[in-house]
Amino acid sequence: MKTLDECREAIDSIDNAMLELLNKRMKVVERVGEIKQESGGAVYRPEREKAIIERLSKLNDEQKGLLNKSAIEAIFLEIFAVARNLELPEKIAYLGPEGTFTHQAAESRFGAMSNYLSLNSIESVFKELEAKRAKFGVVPIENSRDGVVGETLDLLSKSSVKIVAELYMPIHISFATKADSLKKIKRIYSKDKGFGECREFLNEYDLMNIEHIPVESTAKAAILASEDEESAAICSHIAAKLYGVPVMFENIEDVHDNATRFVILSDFKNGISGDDKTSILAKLKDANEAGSLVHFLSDFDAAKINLSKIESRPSKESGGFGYWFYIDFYGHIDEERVQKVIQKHTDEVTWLGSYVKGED
Ligand SMILES: O=C(O)C(=O)C[C@]1(C(=O)O)C=C[C@@H](O)C=C1
Repeated sequence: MKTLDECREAIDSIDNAMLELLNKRMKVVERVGEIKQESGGAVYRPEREKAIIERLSKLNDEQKGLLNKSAIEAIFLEIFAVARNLELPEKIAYLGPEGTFTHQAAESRFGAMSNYLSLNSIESVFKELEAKRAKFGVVPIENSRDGVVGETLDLLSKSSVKIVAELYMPIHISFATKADSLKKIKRIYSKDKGFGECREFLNEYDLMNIEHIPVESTAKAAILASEDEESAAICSHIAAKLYGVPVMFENIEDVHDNATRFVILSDFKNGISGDDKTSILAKLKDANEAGSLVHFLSDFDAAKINLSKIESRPSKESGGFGYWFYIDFYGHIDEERVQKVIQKHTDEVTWLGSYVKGED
């Protein structure tokens, strides 16, 4: 049996070997970066990253390794983030301020070392990308409890920016305050949805009848609570920590499987990974005729393309009740069976992006 000192010695020599291997890997990555610079290829290749993680998880299972798939993914996503920075440092705009759930989603994909730009609205994220001042944007698109983020869908319909990846993140909410007892709290700051997601907690602790102040984001709520000792914030524990507000209660959300789907936006098209999703916007020509949506969708059914989401949005084009349909389906836009359907409706469909399916 090894002593603690012997174990640490063994760990040190394994770490040395890993460092050498990581540097070796980065040398190859540098060359990949050069090749992409010459060819104009995209640095971020989510489908390649997915293939690497899948391959390593399988190998790990065969070798009965101690790591599970999530651990492999966490380690390698960080390695990919460092690799991408080495190939070409690219700016990532997200719906801020620092400490929002979107910020956490962005960091989970782009790592701790990337160059981030915090913006105050979803629209500013789109604008930054359109003006090519940032390469990637991260915005929320739907919450499991609250439904779609309409602003994101509406901006996608108008913008040239595309969805290049999606990720689902569990959302756990904290109650943070500088007050030392609940009785001293006179106001609570949060984003509108923050209050809605924690109703049972607010009822249980008799916090329904004090002032609730909705602000732009849960991170902003934490900033305000840090400056006001008679207040509390409903926010992420990361925001509470970042702005120095002690957490009084953790996990105060009504449903503990609360999750948000985020999308990563950019200006390129992914290759086919074999496990993709595509988002489109359908503006049906004969939208006011009975059965027009059924006819449109039956083409997907006939091609055995499964839909994962359909959401109607007001078209905002005419004064009346016109609708567009935001649709997600399984498959990549370049697959033949998908092309066959899309070709039939080219003047009705706007492609919003094809990307590796995230795990919800
Ligand atoms: O294979 C590539 O295209 C790379 O750029 C290398 C690499 C990697 O580190 O393995 C890095 C970034 C991409 O998102 C995918 C993979």
